[in-house]
Amino acid sequence: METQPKATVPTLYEWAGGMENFEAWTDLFYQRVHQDSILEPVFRGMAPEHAKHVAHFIAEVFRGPARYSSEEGSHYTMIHKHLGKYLTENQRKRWIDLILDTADTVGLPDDPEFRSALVGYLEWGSRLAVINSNADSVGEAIDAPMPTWGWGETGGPYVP
Ligand code: HEM
Repeated sequence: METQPKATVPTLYEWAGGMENFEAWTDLFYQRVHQDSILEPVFRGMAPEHAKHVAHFIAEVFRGPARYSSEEGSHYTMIHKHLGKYLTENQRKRWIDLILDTADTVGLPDDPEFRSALVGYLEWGSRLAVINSNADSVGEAIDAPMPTWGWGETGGPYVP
């Protein structure tokens, strides 16, 4: 009897269509941020490479190439960039609304499974960003690994 090869499950990075799509998404998102009354003051002084760095960071978390951590930063430096920004829940909510709206505009996959994983990650990451922005030091080791995200869930209760 012939056996069928096991189908491999694509990563979120592959499902989203690769790096080009992550970059198109964050490029447009940060253009919109600069026209948004709530977010513009938060990102007024942002580095020109910020949009690309966020694309590379999320792509790596979604099991794409390790571009952010090999060339641009680390999990530690990402957290460090949020320290002392004192982000509010209102700013976080607007960030989420706008980044998800931009996902629609650039045509990221809109199937229920992908969007559930995407929203789950953005909710998780943005809430941590707010928590870190109100801290004065990074509560992670300098060599802490990058997080990874798949089709499943967070893996357990929040540990403060
Ligand atoms: C999943 C959620 C998030 C991810 C993955 C993320 C990712 C990042 C990364 C990778 C950087 C560093 C960029 C670099 O190395 O140049 C950064 C910086 C920053 N993030 Fe976030 N972030 C998230 C949520 C947020 C939210 C919700 C806000 C505000 C509402 C925010 C505000 C900022 C600011 C102000 C900086 C510093 C920008 C600069 O000075 O260049 N982030 N973020």
